[in-house]
Amino acid sequence: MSEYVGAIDQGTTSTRFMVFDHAGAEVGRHQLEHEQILPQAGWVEHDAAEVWARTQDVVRGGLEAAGITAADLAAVGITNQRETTVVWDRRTGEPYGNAIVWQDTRTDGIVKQLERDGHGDLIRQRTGLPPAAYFAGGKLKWILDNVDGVRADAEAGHALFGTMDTWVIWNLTGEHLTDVTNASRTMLMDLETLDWDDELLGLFGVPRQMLPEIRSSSEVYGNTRADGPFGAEVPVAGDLGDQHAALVGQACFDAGGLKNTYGTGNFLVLNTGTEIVRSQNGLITTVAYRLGDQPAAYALEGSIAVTGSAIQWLRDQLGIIDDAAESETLAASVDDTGGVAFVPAFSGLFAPYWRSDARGAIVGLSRFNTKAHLARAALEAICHQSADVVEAMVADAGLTLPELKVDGGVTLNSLCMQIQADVLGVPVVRPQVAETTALGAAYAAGLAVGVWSGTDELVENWAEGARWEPATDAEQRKTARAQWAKAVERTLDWVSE
Ligand SMILES: Nc1ncnc2c1ncn2[C@@H]1O[C@H](COP(=O)(O)OP(=O)(O)O)[C@@H](O)[C@H]1O
Ligand SMILES: O=P(O)(O)OC[C@H](O)CO
Repeated sequence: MSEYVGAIDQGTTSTRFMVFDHAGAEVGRHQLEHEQILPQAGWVEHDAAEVWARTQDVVRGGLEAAGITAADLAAVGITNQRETTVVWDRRTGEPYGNAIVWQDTRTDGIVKQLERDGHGDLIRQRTGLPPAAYFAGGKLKWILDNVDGVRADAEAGHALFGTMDTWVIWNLTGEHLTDVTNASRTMLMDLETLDWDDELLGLFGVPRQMLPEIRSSSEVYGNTRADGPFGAEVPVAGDLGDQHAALVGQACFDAGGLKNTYGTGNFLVLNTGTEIVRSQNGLITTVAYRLGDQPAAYALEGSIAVTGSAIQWLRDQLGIIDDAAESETLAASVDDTGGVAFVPAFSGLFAPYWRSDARGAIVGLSRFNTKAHLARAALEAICHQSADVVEAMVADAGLTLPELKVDGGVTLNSLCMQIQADVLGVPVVRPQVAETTALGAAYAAGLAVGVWSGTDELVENWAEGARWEPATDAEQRKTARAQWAKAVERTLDWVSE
């Protein structure tokens, strides 16, 4: 059997296809961006047809870059930006409109109403999620209520719902399914039964027949169509949300395993084993992964909406840097932020605050300050937001943190990683393969078809690539954290309903 495994990573800003070998090393990749559609303040959309077109392009390009054909692949795994919601017509394959992206806040009113109607505790208890615009259920309700013809077509069995994994797998194989990790982000799945919950479906007014079947994260779901981008039948055998895939790619299989992924947003995921831990400190309870017929592993997650995208904002909206990497050289040109704090609460604040009324703020400005201070404050914001979540995890799970495993685009910024070690007071460690999201999807697929015999083999593949040691004392950390808390306070209660 071939020992190459492919992975499609359908992310917020881009889609990539990567090929890995048995050692978990990259053999080739191709990556393409898609348009961010911003029709009005707070709305973020993707054209699902464009995303599928880019997916096909990157598969073809990635196979070419790896110098292989689909016949050399033992399996393919799918991983995806989570919560982003699309509804399409099964008869034509056409979406009814743009996908509503996880960052979109238009459904704030829907979830607030559910809370006011007294359903908040039921949602929290059954799904592990606080009612928030972030999750897919409200987005699906919005589409059913606002897009012409969708509700009637859903009731007639024509309209299908999916997160982006479901959309990609349906286009690749014709199967309509999702996995437990993606389903756990909808506010429609019972965390304990791992099935759609009729009471929640009733609350959101969602016809059950439009929902995909919920499967494990690692099993053969079907074969790619020979007339699709692979040009042959390849088993699609892994499906998990990108943050869950990164946990697998980082080989965090034991309870207590934690990773922090730095991308558009930051997502810290702590494996809690087969135990469902309920947060008292603003974290989400979610499914970590479910490998075949093994029991599901659960996790506590701290989701942060804006981190790498604050760097994009410095580049695209303010124009103070030409590319993301320049944020490091500019920030390194000053010793500190010159008293400035930047809280990029562009979509409100996610974990651990869950304050949709917050908006971004730059505080502490004086005439002395320059763009370099602002760039440095943006990097500090990434690290302090991560520290907010780590502190919540320590409080919830009694976590002792020997070091922090990191991955994602922002970890290329060495200054940012040094600041992270300084803020937390523990070493920060990046693996040799920094593309842990795609790697985790490949692992899930490869486990299902026997490329890897079990998770022990994956743990052996993990190797340290870079390490940053803290260079601060406890007093400095305490002062910095207190200053950050003051800045966060300034962003609250800005937007009124
Ligand atoms: N050197 C860098 N310094 C700071 N941020 C960076 C750097 N390189 C990339 N980024 C940020 O990383 C993000 C992309 O990371 P990636 O892991 O590809 O994210 P995603 O999967 O969310 O698209 C972008 O938001 C970009 O601004
Ligand atoms: O595509 P990313 O890496 O920004 O990840 C998005 C998250 O899955 C949203 O929950």
